Amino acid sequence: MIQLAPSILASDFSQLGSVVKQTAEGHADMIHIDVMDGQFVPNITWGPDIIKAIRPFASIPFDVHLMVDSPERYIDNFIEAGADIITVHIEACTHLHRTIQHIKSADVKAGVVLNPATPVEALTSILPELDMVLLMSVNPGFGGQIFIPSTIEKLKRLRNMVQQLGESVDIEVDGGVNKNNVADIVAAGANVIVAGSAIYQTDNIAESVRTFRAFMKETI
Ligand SMILES: O=C(CO)[C@H](O)[C@H](O)COP(=O)(O)O
Repeated sequence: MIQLAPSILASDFSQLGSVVKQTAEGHADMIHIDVMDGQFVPNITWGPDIIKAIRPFASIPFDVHLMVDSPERYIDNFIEAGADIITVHIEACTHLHRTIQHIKSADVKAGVVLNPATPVEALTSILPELDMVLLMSVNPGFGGQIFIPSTIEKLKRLRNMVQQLGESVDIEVDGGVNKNNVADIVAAGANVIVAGSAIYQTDNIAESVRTFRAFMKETI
């Protein structure tokens, strides 16, 4: 089952509650929420208080991607805010295993994110602990960028590693995903698709989510 996780980074920030509600009405599988700290990435978005404020607008999972240095400092805050999945960057964590255990100990799904220049082989020791791996297909920090083609080879290698492991680990891709490349991304091994600009450049969010999901169903 391929899942769609619309990234509200591309939405109208003045209407976040309504954006989340409409995204769920379009039958998105989860909401992808990008947290940026202005340190790990050169941009700042929102923190746990905003996530807590928009949590009541939908019951589908909140997939919280922490683009934050030393994210272990804030794990409890994001759990308390209502995160269902928390992903942390391998490049931002000194004690990655401890951080993953911390997230899982609260019955929240845990994942690791890799920047485009980080090889999937860096996951070898931590992969059995994970619910999800997120491969960035753009350099993190901004929406609306172009998909980096070398992600396809990384996806194939990662799908192979997960198969060898024999465990169920979701493989999510984020950045520059649209109707032109989503079939290739899924064929290479992704089963959770993040899309921002391809979903939210519209007045009718629910319809846009439905259309993107239907497109994935027809073409994949
Ligand atoms: O994490 C991100 C950027 O750091 C965004 O989620 C990602 O870029 C999705 O936006 P778009 O589909 O517009 O590329």
